[in-house]
Amino acid sequence: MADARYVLAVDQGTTSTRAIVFDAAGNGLATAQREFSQHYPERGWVEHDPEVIWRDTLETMRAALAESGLHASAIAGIGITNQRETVVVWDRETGVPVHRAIVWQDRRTADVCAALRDAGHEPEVRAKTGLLLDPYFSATKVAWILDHVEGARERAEAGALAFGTIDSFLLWRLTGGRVHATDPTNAGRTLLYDIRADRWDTDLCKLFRVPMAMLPLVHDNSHVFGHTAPGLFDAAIPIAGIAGDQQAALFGQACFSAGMAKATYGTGCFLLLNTGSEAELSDDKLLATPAYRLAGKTTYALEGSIFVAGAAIKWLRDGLGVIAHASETSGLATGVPDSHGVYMVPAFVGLGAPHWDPDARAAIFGLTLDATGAHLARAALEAVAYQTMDLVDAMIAGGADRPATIRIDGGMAANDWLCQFIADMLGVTVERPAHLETTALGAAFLAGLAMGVWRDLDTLAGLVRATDRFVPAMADDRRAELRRGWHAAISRTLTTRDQSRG
Ligand SMILES: Nc1ncnc2c1ncn2[C@@H]1O[C@H](COP(=O)(O)OP(=O)(O)O)[C@@H](O)[C@H]1O
Ligand SMILES: O=P(O)(O)OC[C@H](O)CO
Repeated sequence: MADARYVLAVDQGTTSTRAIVFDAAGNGLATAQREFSQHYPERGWVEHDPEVIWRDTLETMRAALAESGLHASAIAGIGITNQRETVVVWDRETGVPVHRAIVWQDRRTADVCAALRDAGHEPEVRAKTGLLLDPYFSATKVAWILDHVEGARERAEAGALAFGTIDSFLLWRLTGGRVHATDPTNAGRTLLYDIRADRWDTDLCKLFRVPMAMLPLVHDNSHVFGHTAPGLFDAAIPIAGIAGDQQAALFGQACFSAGMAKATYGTGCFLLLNTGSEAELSDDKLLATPAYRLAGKTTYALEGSIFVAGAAIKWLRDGLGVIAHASETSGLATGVPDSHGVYMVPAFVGLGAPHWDPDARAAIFGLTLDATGAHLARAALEAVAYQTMDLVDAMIAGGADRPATIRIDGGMAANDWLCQFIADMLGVTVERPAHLETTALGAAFLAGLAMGVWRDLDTLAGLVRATDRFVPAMADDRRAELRRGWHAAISRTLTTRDQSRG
């Protein structure tokens, strides 16, 4: 529709689902958000209910649209962005999932990954996918469902079951079961996708025992994937953009040139550095991953993945009851001069980059009888910065230049004290945009590009501006002292299996 100038983005994250209506200037006009339940059926397992995710997605999309006062026909396109790697397997006939979604944080397949590593498969897997053999990624979770749900493997081989990451499942539901597709940023996190050849890999599917008949088609990130089914909205809306949430944030931060980096602080923290048209695989334990594919041309990123950032704050709130709201951590952290020697290593679901230790578990070091909740809150925030520092160190050790600035976003980036502490520990200027919803904005950009709301990347870059800058200010000896304390705590948390991996 020629006068449709707005874009509706849905950001299906690990802890909440939100929908935002953006105008052509990139302003968020209306937002709706729902937090949803996490299921922890066993130690180290994390599951989501796909029906709740679908219900929340539809409700937040409808609520944001209603709040904006716009008719559905004014929406040029829908952009979907999502928690990545999380696995849904559903019946193609009924659309019903055969199991709860197994979440990216779930560690149940750690032994399978270790066995594949011991059998010498990691170099081949890494060369093709840019990833590592870790339970974080989708493939072993898909196989787990096929092996544990009665009859699933046979039905999958016969083509009766579909696998998708959350984007793919939502696309399926939004199109009324007509479209089974995804994009390279999500496909590239499964361990089944050759990121340079840009296709599902037959050998990897055999290795991980995932039938190819289950896999979605892979299209460019900015592409008309399909239209919403009759009855969902007052008009059929094209679904015109899809990207995994971390790549969407890179896009929403307009990190379009090689060397530009962003870090998103949500449940986890993910630092992505644009590496241009090359997928760079160095020996630094970071990941090579598609950043976006436009008109058939892929731009890649180097990624450092931290599994727990805001999740540690959520634990302080829900697990310990030390705080009632995440935002209280700011006042607590500034109310004490330091963490009083307390270090928290938030390995609640193992450790991601650069350690890749699925068996590590969280630990708190340095407690004395006069330690308080404020020290704990401060240690939880500090750990987020220390982990980011380790990622930047790994990038530099792998041959990358220290980025001049890092653009940050995500729920935790609202915390000014944390932003300054990150700048201090990284020795890098941290830039924060006025609106922290850059993940949703990135999905909106992708959809709007496909529908002609925006012409090109330069137009998008012109819409993105940093409003806050945090410049490193900490004395070198203080930074060195904190680094030492953190590295001592980390080395006491790692398990033997990780250390043997070198
Ligand atoms: N002011 C704050 N200080 C510290 N942490 C915060 C603050 N506000 C939100 N958070 C944390 O940020 C996370 C929410 O960020 P969000 O980007 O919505 O996450 P996700 O997309 O992963 O669900 C939660 O884990 C919450 O505890
Ligand atoms: O839910 P988030 O925003 O922490 O993102 C989760 C990541 O996509 C996992 O890889």
